[in-house]
Amino acid sequence: MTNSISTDICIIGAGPVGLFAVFEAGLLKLRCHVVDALPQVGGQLSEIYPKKPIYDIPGFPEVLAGDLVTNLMRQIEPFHPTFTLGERVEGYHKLEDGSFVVTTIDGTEINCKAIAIAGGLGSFEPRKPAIESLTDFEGGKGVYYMVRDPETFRDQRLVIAGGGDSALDWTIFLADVAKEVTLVHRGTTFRGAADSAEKVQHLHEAGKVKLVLSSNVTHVHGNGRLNAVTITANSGDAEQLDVDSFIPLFGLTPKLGPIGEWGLEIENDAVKVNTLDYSTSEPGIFAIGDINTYPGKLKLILCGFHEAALMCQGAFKHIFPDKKYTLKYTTVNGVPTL
Ligand SMILES: Cc1cc2nc3c(=O)[nH]c(=O)nc-3n(C[C@H](O)[C@H](O)[C@H](O)COP(=O)(O)OP(=O)(O)OC[C@H]3O[C@@H](n4cnc5c(N)ncnc54)[C@H](O)[C@@H]3O)c2cc1C
Repeated sequence: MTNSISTDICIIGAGPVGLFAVFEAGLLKLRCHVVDALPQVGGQLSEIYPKKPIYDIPGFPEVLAGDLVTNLMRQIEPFHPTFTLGERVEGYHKLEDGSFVVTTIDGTEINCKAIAIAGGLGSFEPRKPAIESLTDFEGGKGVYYMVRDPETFRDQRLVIAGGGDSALDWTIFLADVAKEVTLVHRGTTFRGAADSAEKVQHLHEAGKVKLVLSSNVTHVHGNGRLNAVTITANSGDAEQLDVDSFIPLFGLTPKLGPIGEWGLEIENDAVKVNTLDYSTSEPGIFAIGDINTYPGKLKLILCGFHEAALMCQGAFKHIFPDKKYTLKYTTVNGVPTL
């Protein structure tokens, strides 16, 4: 039997931006149904870095990614959103009255008046370095492409590879958890935030982190489980290092997935939007968060929150073209419930 749901806005993606969109929609008395391909809410924050602190959410000098997701879920409670988790959205069709039916891979149908795509990176595909036999050590045998739980690495000897934010952030964090951390980077300067690069340099000078620049991890060794890696300098000198885990952090390949086939205007693997209301080339379909693109786009949670607020105004006008909208603040009585 087909599972059928009716709502005002169908939000595709339960990442931070999709979740906050529920709040903004709720203030306008719009109901939301949220669909995510993953079995849990939180998007990248739950899937890739639940235990990483985030420092650039206004009002939170520091918040763990997992805690931010928990707070977002609390914040949207008054609006009683409904969820379909563990099902990927595949397609949609438009009905004669202008509403949409969104369909998932398992046949769930969501009838809605507007669609908000908050699909982030789409599916998570880590970029794997070209090292022979690397994949033999996946699945808990010593090679990890993301840090889900830092406790996995407690008291271990680690080699982290990469030059971006992830590699720097995790080097800093794991310096206090692991027995030994070596950061290997092929260049001499880092792509990640200058502040983080400076912190890593200080940790290196304090003897808490080993920094190996102008080098790559070229071989992995072990018998069923990883026990060593070879680090080769750009000069050709090579050194074998005993390790418990190797964490190559070279980012994620964005894959739009089925939404890429919807006929929306796409640029650089992202959905093009109008920054007035984050509408796409199809009236009634909006795109917010990491999945959209426009001049000056920044893939940051706080920018996605802003986009969610404006998107909901656009969705409201699309659903009620004749209703006048007036801006309402949250009040001392809290938020109006649905
Ligand atoms: C290691 C790391 C550290 C970061 N640190 C920070 C930081 O400190 N500060 C900051 O602001 N940003 C940071 N970011 C970036 C931040 O995580 C993203 O900007 C944010 O997650 C974007 O939120 P989103 O809701 O748009 O997308 P996502 O978090 O990617 O969530 C999108 C969701 O949509 C789902 N989805 C996609 N396609 C479909 C489909 N067809 N059907 C159903 N579901 C679908 C996915 O499964 C996913 O759960 C970091 C990113 C990484 C990788």
